[in-house]
Amino acid sequence: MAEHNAPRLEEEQRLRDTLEQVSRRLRKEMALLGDRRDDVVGIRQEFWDDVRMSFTDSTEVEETWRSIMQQAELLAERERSHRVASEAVERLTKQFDSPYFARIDFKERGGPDEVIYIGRASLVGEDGDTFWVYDWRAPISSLFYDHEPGPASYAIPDGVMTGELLLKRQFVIRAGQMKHMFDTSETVGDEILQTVLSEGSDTSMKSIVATIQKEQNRIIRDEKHRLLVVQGAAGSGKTSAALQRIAYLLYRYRETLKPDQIILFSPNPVFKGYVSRVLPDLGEANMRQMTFRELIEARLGRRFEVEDLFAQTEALAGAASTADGTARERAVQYKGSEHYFTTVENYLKRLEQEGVRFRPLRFRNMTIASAEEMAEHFYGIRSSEGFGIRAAGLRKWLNEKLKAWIDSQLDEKWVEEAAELADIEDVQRAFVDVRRSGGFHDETFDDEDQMSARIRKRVAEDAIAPLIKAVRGYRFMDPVATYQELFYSRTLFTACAPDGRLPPGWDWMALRAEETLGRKTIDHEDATPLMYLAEALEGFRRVEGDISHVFVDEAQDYSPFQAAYLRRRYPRARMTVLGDFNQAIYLQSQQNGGFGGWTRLMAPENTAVWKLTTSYRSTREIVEYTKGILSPEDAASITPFDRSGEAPTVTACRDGAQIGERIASAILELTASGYGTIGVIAKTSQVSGDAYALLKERLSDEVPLTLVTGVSAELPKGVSVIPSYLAKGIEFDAVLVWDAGAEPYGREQDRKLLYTVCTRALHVLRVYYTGEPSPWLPTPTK
Ligand SMILES: Nc1ncnc2c1ncn2[C@@H]1O[C@H](COP(=O)(O)OP(=O)(O)OP(=O)(O)O)[C@@H](O)[C@H]1O
Repeated sequence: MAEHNAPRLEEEQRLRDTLEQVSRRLRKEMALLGDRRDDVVGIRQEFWDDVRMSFTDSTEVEETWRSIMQQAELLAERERSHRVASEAVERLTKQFDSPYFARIDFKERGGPDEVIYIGRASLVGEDGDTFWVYDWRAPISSLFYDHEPGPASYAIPDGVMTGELLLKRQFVIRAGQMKHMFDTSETVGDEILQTVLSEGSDTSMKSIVATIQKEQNRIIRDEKHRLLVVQGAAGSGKTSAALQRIAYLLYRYRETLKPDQIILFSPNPVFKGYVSRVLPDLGEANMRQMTFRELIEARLGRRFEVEDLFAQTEALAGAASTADGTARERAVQYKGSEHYFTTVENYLKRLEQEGVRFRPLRFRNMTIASAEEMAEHFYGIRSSEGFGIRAAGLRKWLNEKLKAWIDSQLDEKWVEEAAELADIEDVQRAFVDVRRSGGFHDETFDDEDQMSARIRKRVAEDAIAPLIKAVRGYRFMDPVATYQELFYSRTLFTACAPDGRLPPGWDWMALRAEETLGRKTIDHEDATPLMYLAEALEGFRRVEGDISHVFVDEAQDYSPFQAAYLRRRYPRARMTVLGDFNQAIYLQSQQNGGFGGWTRLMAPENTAVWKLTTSYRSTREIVEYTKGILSPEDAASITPFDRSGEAPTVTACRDGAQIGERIASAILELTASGYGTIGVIAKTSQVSGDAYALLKERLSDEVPLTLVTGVSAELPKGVSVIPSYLAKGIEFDAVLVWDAGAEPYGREQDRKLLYTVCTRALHVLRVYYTGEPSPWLPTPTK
């Protein structure tokens, strides 16, 4: 029978008993680890001593091979168990620090009372039977996250277990010492969360196992839906929930799911580094992490200079208010819109009938296959077969054509000339070939002719090797010209547009496309549509079917093309998509504002759309203040978690130099008060660079000051000077906004950017500006 409200002394005794179990296991595992290490070292040292080596005949060689294999297997096996033992030691060491963080007493209907302790990992007693601690991901642990004391239930693989939750208790245990203990019924349920949230932030993200909230737990454990779309306010724990979900899935499906079958799409390299500690801290190996940019580079980067999102953002900021800048902004917005996505989809449908552009296969001045012939062959294959089969069919045809063409060229002058220059290796190889096929005997008379024929064939093949390679890589298709066609012909465009209309600025876009593509560069806004079209024409053959889960963070920044592309690329994956439409900072995604691009990816019955509205990151004062940046409708559902701190301040400055002065003294003050991470956030990388230089002049070398650029993958400790778009998804104890004047943040599209910047702050937010303040900045209430 469980004792309710058991006194602290009893819990302390329980803790000591648990730690004793941990230490016993630890001792055992350490000994094992030592043995295994000796084993491994021993086998490595003696590897060759135990291998019987003999190469006198083929049986001996086989014997030798077998013996090497045996040794290698033995070594691999011992290395594996060494790894397992060292993981166990690592886990147990962490358990010694803090074996559990919660206890629940549950009375199953018609069953006995159960007392369950919950921790980051499970702990089974030496008898192999007693569960001292349950893993937080075990089905029963769900009760802790989902229920208050009273009637409660939890899901088990084949149904639901119901009963009554009698007690819910939380602990803070550090270094094996019980620091705090609370019962939820004592109405201090939030106290632990309060404590956790009041702590300083770090340069890498923390796991939230001990304080996962109910609505987050639902996201973490969902196994029903193939597509999970989460709209969550800034700081509501989207990224945290995503990483906990990965850990959960790896535990739940540990027999079948491997970490490299999970991909997380991150907004930028800084973020990548920021989240990379969470899973290892939870005892799991990391998932794969990618940025969408890497996919674009892999597909288009070899032949084109492709602008990236950050360069685009900088270019737009640099050209703001010029005629060209405004036209480009319109183009960027348009190309991320639903209208454009539908237009391209419709264009693809038309391309099933006609219009795909091909690159003629030419050698010197000779045409081996003309674009017309290719089109004829391609469109000769039934359209119901789809682009993939048709493209593959054309490729096969071209391969045969190339072979036939080589044969037709053997007596041509260019081949003869090339054959005369053939190198010695070719000659030797031809000799061996002829010899093998029975040549160079007394009865054969045409050996020389045969040799020369072979040499000629080889040089001809060598000469067209680049063509063969191009055909293998589907380079006979010309997606760029096919794409450009949309901007050559008004009638084509309007025929594909959903409303039959040209978008405003189409002429500018047409000129721009011609100009950029002509010099082999691709604007960022064209990159994904172009890649999508290119892949579609080849029938999306670059799929990665072994990926089981795709996570997309900051999903509001993805255009419909990007969403559709990911779906096609990972056809078997379940998707978890997390974002905040209030942080849609890029022009490309401001048109579609919500999650339309994502929700249409799968059937409604397989899709769940959830909201997270409580903001955990920032103090109540900061949340209330930053809500004022948004429109009242957008801000309506955001609620702060009740944690109090310093009120945000807004300071007018004469010029950049004065901002530097003020921020420098704020840095000194905040560092002295113990804030470990301070973010000085400027709008662009250029301004960040200037800000960094100014601060560097003012601050002594003792102050750790780093300029964060797009290439750096680590967030440093101390003070980071960082451009707005690289601060996405990360957080700082204190945020000092470098110039939130009307100049940099005056326009509608700057509103969400400013919101994103200000919501990076946990405890302190100070805003500085020159000139007029940004119209989006609320006046702080003192
Ligand atoms: N249940 C929780 N317990 C403790 N801390 C939490 C919890 N949920 C969120 N947090 C904390 O709140 C902060 C914000 O979380 P996270 O970065 O996951 O939010 P987000 O929704 O991805 O934010 P944004 O969209 O602004 O980047 C982090 O410091 C995280 O540790």
